[in-house]
Amino acid sequence: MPLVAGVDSSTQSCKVVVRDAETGALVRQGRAPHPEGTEVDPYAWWDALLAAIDAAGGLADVAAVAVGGQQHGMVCLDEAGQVVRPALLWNDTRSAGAAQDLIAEAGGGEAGRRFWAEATGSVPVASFTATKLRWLARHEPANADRVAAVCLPHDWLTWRLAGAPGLAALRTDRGDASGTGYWSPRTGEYRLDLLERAFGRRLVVPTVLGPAESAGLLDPAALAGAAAGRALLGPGTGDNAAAALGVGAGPGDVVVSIGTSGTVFAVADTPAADATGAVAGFADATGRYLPLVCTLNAARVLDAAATMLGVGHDELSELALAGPPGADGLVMVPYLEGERTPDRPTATGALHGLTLGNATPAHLARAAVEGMLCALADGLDALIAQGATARRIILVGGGARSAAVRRIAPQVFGRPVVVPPPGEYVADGAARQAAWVALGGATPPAWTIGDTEEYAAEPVSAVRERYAQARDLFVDRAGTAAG
Ligand SMILES: Nc1ncnc2c1ncn2[C@@H]1O[C@H](COP(=O)(O)OP(=O)(O)O)[C@@H](O)[C@H]1O
Ligand SMILES: O=C(CO)[C@@H](O)[C@H](O)COP(=O)(O)O
Repeated sequence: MPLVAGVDSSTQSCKVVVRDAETGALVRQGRAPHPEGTEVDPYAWWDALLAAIDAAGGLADVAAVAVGGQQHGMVCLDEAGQVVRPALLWNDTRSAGAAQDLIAEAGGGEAGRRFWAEATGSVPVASFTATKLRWLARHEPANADRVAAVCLPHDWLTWRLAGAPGLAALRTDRGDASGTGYWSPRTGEYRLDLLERAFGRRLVVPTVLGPAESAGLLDPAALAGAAAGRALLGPGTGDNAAAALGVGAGPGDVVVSIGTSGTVFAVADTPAADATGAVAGFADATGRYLPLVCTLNAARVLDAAATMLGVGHDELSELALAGPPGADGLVMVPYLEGERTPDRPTATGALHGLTLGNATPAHLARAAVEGMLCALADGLDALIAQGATARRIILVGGGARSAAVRRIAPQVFGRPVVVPPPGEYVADGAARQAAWVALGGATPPAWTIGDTEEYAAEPVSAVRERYAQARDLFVDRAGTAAG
């Protein structure tokens, strides 16, 4: 019974699962928290990975390891392989102006957006690595001068697990490369001309591996005493592509992940190129594509509502379910971190429709859950407009642990949702990739995810209609009326 390990180095924490490579059965697991903030020293991820590996009982007996990670984060390395500055994460919006500039320089407006969508599958937003490189070049020229290579969080962790053997050994995969803004899912090639356009010069970038190609061997000495052998390293991938692998998403499935980000994505046979920018045309971890809509505000909207009400998650859920559908007209626009889809990087959240009648904890809890879900439902519409088929909606991520989310989602999405057993599907997808690398074969091993629960409810169209009235009404961070 060979064992494999999968890692999810996501925004808020690092999770490690150890599973049986052939059956997928869970053997053991561990986790460790990540620091707060949208700018993080990559060594904090490394420390969390070591702690999570330790909590998972070490890696001495595993045949292969793969790392899934938060997408897009800019990790800059100097000639010696040292980190130049803290990584800017996918949810850091300081490069929003750089995104606008890159679109303007490509012809501006519709033409500029189309250029980028056709070249890289996606229209630049502050999340993408290319815009962060532009920001660095403009705002920190001394740091920019020291940069020799750029990679993503999962690339860097995989490289560290291999013992950090020089910049030429950096490896990535199609899924994560597709979120950089300088790699084309359509051609499978880097667009180093676009990296140069963003940053001013070319940099070393990781070699892009195929879905089951090995990134080398784990270096036990790199693990600072944690138990490990010479396991194979998988290519790893971005966390959404890993989640798709973890839940076994296939044609007709749309996955909705409610983590720090809210994501809505499907596995597709052809690449997307949405010039509106709503759908990012990523690649997946199996050789196919992963059209995806991402919001900056998902599980943390629930965290914030719970904090405002002075309750925990279970009570927030009970309150939301006690409130009426539509919260008697109370609407939360959930742009607490600015927003990416729609593109509102400087927006703040808002409550609209407040009356004496709906000024209750239950109404506020309901409005928070509904507002967060309405933003994702808008994403689902955008994905379907790009040709995705939603025969089944699979709900995952920390927010799916909320009973209110599970029960209100079908009302807002207008379709039933399927919820797999609570689990770490990003880490599981990485483990499944590791098993694919260890066992070989044309497709990943056939693992099952256990009994799913289906939640169905009558659609309540008034919730989305009311949200549509409110979603453009907000003030930005500087306090200027914007809608
Ligand atoms: N029962 C729950 N109800 C609502 N939110 C929850 C619940 N359990 C966890 N969360 C939230 O889920 C988030 C973590 O989800 P996760 O998918 O692990 O995020 P990420 O992958 O972005 O780090 C946290 O914001 C946490 O507070
Ligand atoms: O930016 C995106 C997708 O494009 C995010 O989905 C990040 O990949 C972070 O994921 P979580 O930590 O929220 O899972």
